[in-house]
Amino acid sequence: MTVIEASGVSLTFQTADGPVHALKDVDLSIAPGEFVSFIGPSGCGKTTFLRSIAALETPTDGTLRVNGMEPDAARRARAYGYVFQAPGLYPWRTIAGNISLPLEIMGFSKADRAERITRVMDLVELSGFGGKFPWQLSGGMQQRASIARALAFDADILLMDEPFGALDEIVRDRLNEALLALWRKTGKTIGFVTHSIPEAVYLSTKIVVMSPRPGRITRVIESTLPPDRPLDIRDTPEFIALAHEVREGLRDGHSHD
Ligand SMILES: Nc1ncnc2c1ncn2[C@@H]1O[C@H](COP(=O)(O)OP(=O)(O)OP(=O)(O)O)[C@@H](O)[C@H]1O
Repeated sequence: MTVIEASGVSLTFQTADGPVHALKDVDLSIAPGEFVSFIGPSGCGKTTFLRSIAALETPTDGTLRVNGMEPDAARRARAYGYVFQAPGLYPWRTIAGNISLPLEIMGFSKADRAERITRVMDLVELSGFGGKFPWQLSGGMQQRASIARALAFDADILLMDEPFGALDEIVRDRLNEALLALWRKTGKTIGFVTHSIPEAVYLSTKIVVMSPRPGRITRVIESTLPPDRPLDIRDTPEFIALAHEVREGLRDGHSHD
């Protein structure tokens, strides 16, 4: 059983300057409950691949299945929540109001919405902040609220496009720990875009290394780390060896330029 299955996926954008090969022959299988990071230099197609899974882009070739469905059917079946780089919260709505919005659009009852909001705010450790407005919260708390919003309708898949890229390192460490705890608790399948080697190694069960022009997968690294990962696991030889392997993968990709 696979949650995400890509086979020969290519995507070419036609631009005024000619075709841009954002993805070329991407093959990848993601099993239920995996935490998969996508890492690679700017322009290697990480976002395009995530957006294709979410039916926000359409591949020009190959097949892509999400829970066995076409991405568009999976979107309609609410197969995933999507977290963008910027929290994207509406400033005129409270935190609870922001989390509620997709639920309102999907037609959840008021009582059901209230129960879900309480549950996901607890999951991201924001209990008690529902009545605040986004500008009253720190950047890290706002990003946690946007994760809560993506979790509120109980999709099995969470797609995250560089959610912590704009945050300072200390906040990022805390959110990495919180995300890992959340993943262990919920068993969701996570697709996570990052530019950070330590972040990818710390979080993932599988690291997908990509390279640009054309955007492609150069290496898939299965993590040997246990699911329970205190932050100081980053000082262990096993962690350092994995980080080294990712760095080598990034270097290999570069040599094709
Ligand atoms: N809508 C579009 N039209 C034309 N070209 C696009 C479009 N979206 C992305 N591209 C191009 O496709 C390539 C892959 O872009 P993508 O955003 O997927 O890369 P990325 O690896 O996520 O980069 P970054 O790390 O900078 O976010 C880039 O060359 C980009 O300029």
